[in-house]
Amino acid sequence: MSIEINGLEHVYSPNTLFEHAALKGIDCSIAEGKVTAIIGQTGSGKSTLVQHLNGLLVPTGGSLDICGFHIQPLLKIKDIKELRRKVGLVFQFPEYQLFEETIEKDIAFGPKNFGTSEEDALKLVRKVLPMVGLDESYLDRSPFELSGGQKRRVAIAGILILDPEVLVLDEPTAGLDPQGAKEMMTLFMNLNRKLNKTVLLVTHDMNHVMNYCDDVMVLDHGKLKHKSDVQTFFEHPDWMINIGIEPPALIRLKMALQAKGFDIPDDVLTLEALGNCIEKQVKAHE
Ligand SMILES: Nc1ncnc2c1ncn2[C@@H]1O[C@H](COP(=O)(O)OP(=O)(O)OP(=O)(O)O)[C@@H](O)[C@H]1O
Repeated sequence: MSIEINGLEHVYSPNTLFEHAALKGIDCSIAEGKVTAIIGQTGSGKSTLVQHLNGLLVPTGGSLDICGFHIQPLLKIKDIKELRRKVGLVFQFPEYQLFEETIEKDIAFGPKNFGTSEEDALKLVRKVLPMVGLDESYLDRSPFELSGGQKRRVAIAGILILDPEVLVLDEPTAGLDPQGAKEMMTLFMNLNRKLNKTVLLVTHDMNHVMNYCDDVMVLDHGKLKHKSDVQTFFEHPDWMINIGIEPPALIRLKMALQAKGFDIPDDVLTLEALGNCIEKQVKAHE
């Protein structure tokens, strides 16, 4: 089931001195089973938008439909716990939410909270650990003795154990080194490709958008500026530049070569294709 967003508005602190319209009428449909990037400059409304998806924020105007829930202003969400099970939201630095004394207990917390027996919850923990690239040797360890990247895996396991349909990731690679970020992105892609989870990824990293996402939504000052598949998006670098986002290195290289007179079609979006294109033109001049 796709996620339908209709005229979504969010005003913080309405009717006060601090009133601020963060979302100004977002309309879009987000495809099921795909990885959709949500990008935009800082303050454009990305986090505000995704917090509506699991009921953390309620719209002040418009509505959204997600996983069988219809969410609109002043309408109490009937089973918010179930919505939060179906839509797993991973915040920036999720490791700060770990609190139990062992990793096993931390990951088992969610299902136990939903009434699963201790025994079944611990079985689920063992099932979910390899999904985040950890093994059973971690179970008895304290979450606090792990590295930042490992802690983040434990926090993500605590969300995956509830088998969400939609996984919303708000800057999940913030603060990780390039290798850690790559591993984290590979983990999410596997969840999408192997388990068919719909993934929404808030990111500032255009290389991640290019390498791992299917679709992209661009927010600008609380409005949806563009929505397209990733290929179309990177064929139009002006869409990024016009709202102050720097295109990834490959696109900048392509633009620099185009400016030097090389004839490079817009749909050339890999290093290999770019190399072939240049090679052909250099050979033609020899
Ligand atoms: N709790 C709040 N109260 C008032 N204004 C807020 C609140 N949270 C966010 N805002 C404002 O709403 C706007 C959108 O914020 P939001 O956090 O959604 O942006 P963002 O695109 O996620 O930014 P970033 O990339 O920096 O995380 C910003 O102007 C922000 O200052």
